[in-house]
Amino acid sequence: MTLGSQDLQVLHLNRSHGKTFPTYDPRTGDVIAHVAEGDAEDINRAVSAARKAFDEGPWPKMTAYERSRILFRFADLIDQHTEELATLETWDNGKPYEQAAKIELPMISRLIRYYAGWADKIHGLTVPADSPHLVQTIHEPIGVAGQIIPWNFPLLMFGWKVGPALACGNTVVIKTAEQTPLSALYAAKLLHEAGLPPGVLNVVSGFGPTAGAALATHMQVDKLAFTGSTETGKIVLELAAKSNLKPVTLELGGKSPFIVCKDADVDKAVELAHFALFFNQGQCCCAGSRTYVHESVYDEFLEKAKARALKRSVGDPFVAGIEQGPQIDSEQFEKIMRYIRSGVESGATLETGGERIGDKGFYIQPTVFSNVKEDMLIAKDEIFGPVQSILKFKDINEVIRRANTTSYGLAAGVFTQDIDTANTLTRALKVGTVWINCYDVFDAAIPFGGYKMSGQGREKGIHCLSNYLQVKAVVTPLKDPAWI
Ligand SMILES: NC(=O)c1ccc[n+]([C@@H]2O[C@H](COP(=O)([O-])OP(=O)(O)OC[C@H]3O[C@@H](n4cnc5c(N)ncnc54)[C@H](O)[C@@H]3O)[C@@H](O)[C@H]2O)c1
Repeated sequence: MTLGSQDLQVLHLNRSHGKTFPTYDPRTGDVIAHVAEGDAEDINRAVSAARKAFDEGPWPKMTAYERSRILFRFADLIDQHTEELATLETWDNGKPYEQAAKIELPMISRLIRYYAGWADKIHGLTVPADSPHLVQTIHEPIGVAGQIIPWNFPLLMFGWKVGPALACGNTVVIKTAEQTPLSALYAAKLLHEAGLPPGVLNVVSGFGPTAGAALATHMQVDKLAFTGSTETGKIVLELAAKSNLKPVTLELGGKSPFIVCKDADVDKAVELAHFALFFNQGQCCCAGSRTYVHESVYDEFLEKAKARALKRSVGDPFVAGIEQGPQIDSEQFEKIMRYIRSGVESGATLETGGERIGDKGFYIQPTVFSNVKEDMLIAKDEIFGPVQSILKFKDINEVIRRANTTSYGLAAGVFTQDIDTANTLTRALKVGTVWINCYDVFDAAIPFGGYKMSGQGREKGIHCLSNYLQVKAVVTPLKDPAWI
């Protein structure tokens, strides 16, 4: 299908200063559209609209069942418009269309239904008291939720953020990433078609230091949810603390270990380690970016991992069967190429890849390094690209220590057929998710988040609801109670 200029008209609405910014096609570097650039004044307007919708509008006052029905309708509309949404996502981000349409869009509608299901099941407790008092807890929406999202999964991050916030009865101002403003605008249109009242959801396209910082600093924003780099996470946390102390949840970067034990099925481990790193052009916060392999299977693993990388199909993400599209933009492309050069200079062995593909767009060869050591930059930093680093280990205690030697703690993969080894590693690894003999399983009900500098709080699942709720204790004296 094709989207015409009439579909993009919405991009020109609601900007205060008439400024626009271009969004680019990562396949070519060509401009797709000029998008209204929201700045601090637009954030003010959006927050006012969200504030009014929360304080005076029908959204927090309607029954939770009515809210859930709007979210269920939204999920149905996502399914009906998968083609348009996936097209925008691939066009703006460069990810394979099949991945967007067949994996990500169904995950988003599933997640919206999951939280729609929660909307009318959020309730408080009757609490035992030490004195003749009736003590109850009431769960109330927090108010206006400010949300800031990255470019690697623009729609999925939109869903993870707005789904739970709306299900709990909040209103939202969400700032999308400047690299990928398109798909969230289309999704917002569908949410309004589903019956969302005006002012409840406000999407602002714009840049971090202007629109993003204005949202983090805003005195009328009651909660901030941020997904992005650890560096920016520190900035927004500080802005929130310096303004109105709004609570902040952070989903940040990672350098996740993927551990292949001596008893692993090597063929399966190779395939999963490949997927864990190369999925989404390597642009995943939880990418398995340190592949630890036991010395007894190391040579076999390495040979097969290299062969798998050489087989990876790279090209136009709209073409069926393509596994890897271009990186998001020239900045990320240059950063990844710098890391590849640093890997070579620091003495790691470049097994395959390492070069640009073509002279247009931001394509990089699937790259595999062996003989990687922990003190090399490629083993320490989040590269966020198609670069696999393979490290050798001898025993379990050693790999636990090495895997935990990082300031990140988002996820880990463990590949073993021994239940005791799996249990030992599961408890020892300081990470928010351990995938055993699998990777990147993202059900809506599974909580996701980081230890250490990978973040604060959890998204998805039941745990995310508390990010968007206040708990109020209500205490009433009881006169002549039969019991306390
Ligand atoms: N843990 C997770 O769930 C998760 C998921 C996806 C991505 N990520 C992380 O996101 C990063 C990649 O995304 P990115 O490059 O877009 O990250 P980024 O930190 O550069 O940008 C993320 C968002 O923050 C905004 N921003 C930038 N500077 C800001 C400022 N001063 N004030 C307020 N907002 C600001 C950006 O405009 C964007 O919307 C990686 O580190 C990745 O690991 C984490």
